[in-house]
Amino acid sequence: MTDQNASSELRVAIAGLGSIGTKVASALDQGIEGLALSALAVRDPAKHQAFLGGLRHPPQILPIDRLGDAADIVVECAPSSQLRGIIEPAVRRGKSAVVVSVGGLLDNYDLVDLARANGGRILVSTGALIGLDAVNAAAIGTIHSVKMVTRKPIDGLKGAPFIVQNNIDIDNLREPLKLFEGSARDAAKGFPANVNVAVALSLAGIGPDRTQIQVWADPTVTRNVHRIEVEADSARFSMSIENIPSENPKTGLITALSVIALLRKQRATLCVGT
Ligand SMILES: NC(=O)C1=CN([C@@H]2O[C@H](COP(=O)(O)OP(=O)(O)OC[C@H]3O[C@@H](n4cnc5c(N)ncnc54)[C@H](OP(=O)(O)O)[C@@H]3O)[C@@H](O)[C@H]2O)C=CC1
Ligand SMILES: O=C([O-])CC(=O)C(=O)O
Repeated sequence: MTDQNASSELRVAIAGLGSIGTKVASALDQGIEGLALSALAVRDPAKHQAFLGGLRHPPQILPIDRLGDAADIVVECAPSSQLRGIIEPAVRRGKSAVVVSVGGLLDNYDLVDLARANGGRILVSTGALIGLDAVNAAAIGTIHSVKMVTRKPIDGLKGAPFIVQNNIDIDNLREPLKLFEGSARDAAKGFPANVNVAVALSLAGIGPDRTQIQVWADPTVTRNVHRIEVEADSARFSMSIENIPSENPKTGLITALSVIALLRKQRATLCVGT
């Protein structure tokens, strides 16, 4: 339950109208108290004509590097290759930026310093994961280890650079195959569109070099499955989530909902969760 009390509206801009961006844009258009959809950036506006035409309050269409001109919060919902072009101009102007392509943040970590220097903020949504509140809390104390195992259907992994570069045939798998075991940092390089969750987990906890992840291609699952074990001086906890893929098989349906929940919190009078 979230109780909202707005004094003036926060303007929100979205970059990318894919499986996440369209749902966040629709939610804002339908009304999130205290927030207004002010601008969108799309690669090809013509492709999104039907969606844009269906919005009750059509926002401005701007290039990705201009979104910060028209918004207080810029929400990145694009491929990680576009992350810098979206986030840099926004935080340089002292705006807040919500990042979903969090894997891409590791190679662009200077953006955090840029945001700090200019009074901007970078907000990483929990996205397709679970329990970052507990990991954040445990990290105030000492976390000894964070281990994650990700299992995805074949369609959720196709085209990942690690698979292509190592010439691994996952199309004809009949049983689960462990593709990768290592740090969240290395996983993000090999699977930039598949393990954003591991990077978010690492940033909440003990960082991308100490967070360990296994990635499995699993023809026996239909959901993106993440299991996490955390060992800390305050608690030991296990978490798991089985995400129903969206129209983009790499992206769980819950990701867009997580971004909407994060946006709602920006103006909520009652905030629940860390
Ligand atoms: N943090 C998390 O837990 C999760 C993060 N993700 C990440 O979120 C990001 C978005 O995912 P998703 O919505 O499923 O991806 P989609 O592929 O469905 O959508 C991406 C959108 O970005 C648009 N785009 C591409 N280039 C540009 C550009 N130069 N300017 C403006 N728009 C552009 C695409 O345009 P067009 O429509 O023209 O192709 C498309 O609409 C991905 O990086 C994904 O890896 C995904 C799941 C979970
Ligand atoms: O982390 C990601 O990139 C996406 C993911 O695993 C999921 O949606 O379950």
